[in-house]
Amino acid sequence: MTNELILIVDFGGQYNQLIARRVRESGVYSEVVSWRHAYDKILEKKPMGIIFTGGPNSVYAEGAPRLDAEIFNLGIPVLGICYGMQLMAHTLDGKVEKATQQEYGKIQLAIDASTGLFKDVDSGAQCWMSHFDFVSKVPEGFEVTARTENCPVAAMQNTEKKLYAVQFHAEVEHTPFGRKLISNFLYEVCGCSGDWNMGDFADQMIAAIAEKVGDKNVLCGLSGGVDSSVAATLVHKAVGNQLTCIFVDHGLLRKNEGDEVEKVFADEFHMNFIRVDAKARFMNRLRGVSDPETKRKIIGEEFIRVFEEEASKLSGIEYLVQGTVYPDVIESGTDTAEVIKSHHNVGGLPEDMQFSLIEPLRDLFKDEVRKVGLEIGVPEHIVWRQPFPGPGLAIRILGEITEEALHLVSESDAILRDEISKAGLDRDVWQYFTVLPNIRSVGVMGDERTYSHAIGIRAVTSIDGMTSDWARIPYEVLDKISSRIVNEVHGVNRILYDVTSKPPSTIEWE
Ligand SMILES: Nc1ncnc2c1ncn2[C@@H]1O[C@H](COP(=O)(O)OP(=O)(O)OP(=O)(O)O)[C@@H](O)[C@H]1O
Ligand SMILES: O=c1[nH]c(=O)c2[nH+]cn([C@@H]3O[C@H](COP(=O)(O)O)[C@@H](O)[C@H]3O)c2[nH]1
Ligand SMILES: NC(=O)CC[C@H](N)C(=O)O
Ligand SMILES: [Mg+2]
Repeated sequence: MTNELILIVDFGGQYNQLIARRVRESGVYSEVVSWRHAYDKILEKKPMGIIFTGGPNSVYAEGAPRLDAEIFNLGIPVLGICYGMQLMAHTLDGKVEKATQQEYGKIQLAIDASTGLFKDVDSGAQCWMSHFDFVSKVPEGFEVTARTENCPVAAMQNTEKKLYAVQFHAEVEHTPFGRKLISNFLYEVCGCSGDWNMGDFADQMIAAIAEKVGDKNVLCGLSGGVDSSVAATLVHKAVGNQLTCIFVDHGLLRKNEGDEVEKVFADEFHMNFIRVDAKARFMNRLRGVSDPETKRKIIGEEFIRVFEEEASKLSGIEYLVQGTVYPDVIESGTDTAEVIKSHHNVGGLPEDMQFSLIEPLRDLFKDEVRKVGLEIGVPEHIVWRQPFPGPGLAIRILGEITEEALHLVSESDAILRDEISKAGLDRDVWQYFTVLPNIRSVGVMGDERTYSHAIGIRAVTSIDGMTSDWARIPYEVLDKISSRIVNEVHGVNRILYDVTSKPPSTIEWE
């Protein structure tokens, strides 16, 4: 590799691949390396610059990931982000403490510098934060370059040693000037010239899949969602009829979804397609289960058991294709990142699974998958479908999954989708659905007392699913949705609207 290189040192943060992606988008090649091997890798590869990621630990706690202070004396520019900034401060004899006022989500910044990282950035910009510790004293030789109301050191720098750090997440979509900041680091601080481009991802991937599969047969878990439709199309282009798609109707799909997906794939895709009715077996395994992680693990395993049964009816199946994307991987936990939730297709897979996996989209984010989909001719109405999680309504029913709960959540969700579509908001709101929060409250209907269920509405804006904000659906539309749900779905007497961003919440409720 002769390209300029930026090494990203991974401390287990949620957004590590996002940093890698931002650097690549800016035209510089980047690789992610675990903090455990960072020092040797830096000496070996001599990168143009180093970026430290965020991470779940407190840097002052025993056993927290640390690096040799020598790293700061190599003359290679470093950008520390969140945990990365705290590590820089701690290692160089500054001070990091637990904050009394924590910051999650959208925060107003006051920027004191107009050069370096902040060149051409508006001094009152907004940023996205997610931290409970803060730098209370900067190391010697450093100056503070930005602050917020509750965070005295939101950014710091030592220009002489080319050490820069930010407490906020410059890599996420919700920090609007983040791309600029990262590009400033690459071009103004590290002196990169930008000698890399993404190339033709789809062509390279199709060739790699064809070579890997050879003359074997392949199964694809197809949900009708964006990711698996794009993955299936890539694999179909590579190996044609050696591919069979399995659509599992686990009884946890949205209203009418099973029939709709079957119709689209019969009419618009020319691939081997099998729909499996598996409701009884999923409901059996989920009876009496209310813990979210247990639900996810059961569903992950049951998906694989269904795929195995179908594989045994076909011959020579060695590979399973899944539309796994990077958020599924990182949230399921890695050797350094926390388990946020076990996505059924990653953390929920059973240990004794027989298939080898093919996951062409594993390093990508949803918006990148959409770009690839459009490029290879996946129909637009599939590419722009809102995401729907593999475990389906199971993780939108808090507590036990019963027929009544399924009815309440799928009927209310159908009304919500209908009204969002009528209001022409389906492209503006990234994901929207209802949840059954397992609470009942008192109401009055037709002069009679009711003691019925509450339904929550969750609607978010996002680009890549890694961060999100709650969608500002107009009051009139919310009003219509609310009154239709209580009038049309028997057993519901109250509607709630979820107004939290991610972080601190996640998009789904379980
Ligand atoms: N009902 C299903 N039948 C078969 N496979 C499924 C089903 N639901 C999910 N999967 C598999 O799990 C993977 C992850 O699901 P996920 O919901 O993240 O992706 P998707 O459904 O393809 O796209 P989207 O995120 O847009 O809904 C899918 O890509 C697919 O391989
Ligand atoms: O296929 C999936 N299997 C899962 O287990 C799963 N859990 C969450 N999601 C979807 O991922 C995106 C981010 O969701 P969260 O903020 O809730 O983690 C959102 O789009 C979620 O709908 C899942 N998709
Ligand atoms: N996002 C992060 O990197 C968090 C760093 C550290 N765990 C904190 O909360 O302050
Ligand atoms: Mg899906």
